[in-house]
Amino acid sequence: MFARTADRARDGAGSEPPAEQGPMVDIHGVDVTFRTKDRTVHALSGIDLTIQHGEFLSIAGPSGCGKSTLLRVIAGLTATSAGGVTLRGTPVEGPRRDVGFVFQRAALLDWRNARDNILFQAEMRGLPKAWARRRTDELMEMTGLTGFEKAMPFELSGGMQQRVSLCRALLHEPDVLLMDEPFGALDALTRENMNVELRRIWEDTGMTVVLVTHSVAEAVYLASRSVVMGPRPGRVIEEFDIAIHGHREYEPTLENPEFQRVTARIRELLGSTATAD
Ligand SMILES: Nc1ncnc2c1ncn2[C@@H]1O[C@H](COP(=O)(O)OP(=O)(O)OP(=O)(O)O)[C@@H](O)[C@H]1O
Repeated sequence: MFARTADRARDGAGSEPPAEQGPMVDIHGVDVTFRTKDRTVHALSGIDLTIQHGEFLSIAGPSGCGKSTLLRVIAGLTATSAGGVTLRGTPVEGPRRDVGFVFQRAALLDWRNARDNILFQAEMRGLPKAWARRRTDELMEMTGLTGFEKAMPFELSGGMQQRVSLCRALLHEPDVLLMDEPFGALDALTRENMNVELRRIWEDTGMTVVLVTHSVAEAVYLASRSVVMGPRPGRVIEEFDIAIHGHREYEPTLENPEFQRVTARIRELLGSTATAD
């Protein structure tokens, strides 16, 4: 099993680098203002957020409050106007290779089969071929895709396409997995199944995940901590440690008083801007 392989590899290297002792992601005083020809948008204001190794953080907030922008800032895809981000102790100053990104649309290459879509990541990064093939097989097994290696994207359901996209994002063993509304285009039942799978994968691997979602139930079921952002300019208005420890069965978790308490409070905060689950 490849659980925590990245950590194991680092452990095997002997002494821990000092950055290992700090948080995985440290966001300090982040402000983002977009200036276009005809308007200025103040997207994020004074974001301070620390994400620990192995944490599953979910971010909810009204449409347009800057959730995607925040993920892009962590990945180094959007520059800050003030403040900054460190990832594993090093400042984010441009696109980072040590993150994995999953978007709402799987964006698979139509002319490549499932396995080759995942391996595309290895080709882009020049990773060793034999290693990448082994890792791809492990990931496909972990996400229940074994048997679909040769399937073309059009032969895969929406949920399966997102699994391929998840495998692609995890191929290079990123330190942080960033997910931007990854299940937003799926039907309700598939979305539930994907939630259960993602939670299991996180429980098995202990990876660090930051998930942006419009679904309050998803935000609370999946995460160990949830933050709620207010309307633009986006800022964190409240944070919740979700005290439901260990393995989370889906139905029992939804009936758990802690789940109900936190979801009720988040819905209250989001008011009418929340998407119905
Ligand atoms: N590259 C850009 N140039 C100009 N404005 C931008 C750019 N990217 C985002 N914005 C603006 O910044 C604000 C925040 O956008 P962002 O996509 O981060 O919000 P969001 O919370 O993810 O929204 P949603 O929930 O609807 O996906 C919006 O007003 C958006 O129009």
